[in-house]
Amino acid sequence: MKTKVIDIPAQKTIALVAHDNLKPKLVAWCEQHKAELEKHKLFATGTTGKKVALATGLELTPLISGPLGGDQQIGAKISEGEIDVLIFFWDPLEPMPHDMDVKALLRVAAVWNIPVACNASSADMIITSSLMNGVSQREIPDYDGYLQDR
Ligand SMILES: O=C(CO)COP(=O)(O)O
Repeated sequence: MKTKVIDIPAQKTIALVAHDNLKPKLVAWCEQHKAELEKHKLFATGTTGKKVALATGLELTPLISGPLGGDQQIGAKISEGEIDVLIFFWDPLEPMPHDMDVKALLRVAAVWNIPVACNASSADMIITSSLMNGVSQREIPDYDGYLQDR
């Protein structure tokens, strides 16, 4: 597939998502990295957003709750170029009613070359990366080129 490289502004857009058993971990991670997170634009799925905002006071835009379509909402935003980083503490030990939505979100994040953290140690790596602090670049599918080939 043809690709192109785009500039990502210094202020990134970060999506925060956690399954129920991992919400305390994500809240703790957000508290730990509040100063860094405050510099960026934050979105979150419904329940995750509520818990993170209450615990940390971070300003964020809440979306729909995951099982009701929130994962798909974030996936749509990724495909429209509106999300730069996905922090998604998904639960490897619990079956989810919306497992196909979870898979779809992770798939679309891979398609659009979005950095994804599925646990605190990978999220630490992303949030402390020098790429978070200035304009960075990302290679993404060249959608115009993609259509020309069809
Ligand atoms: O289910 C989720 C992700 O798959 C998260 O949704 P909530 O933040 O609403 O719990």
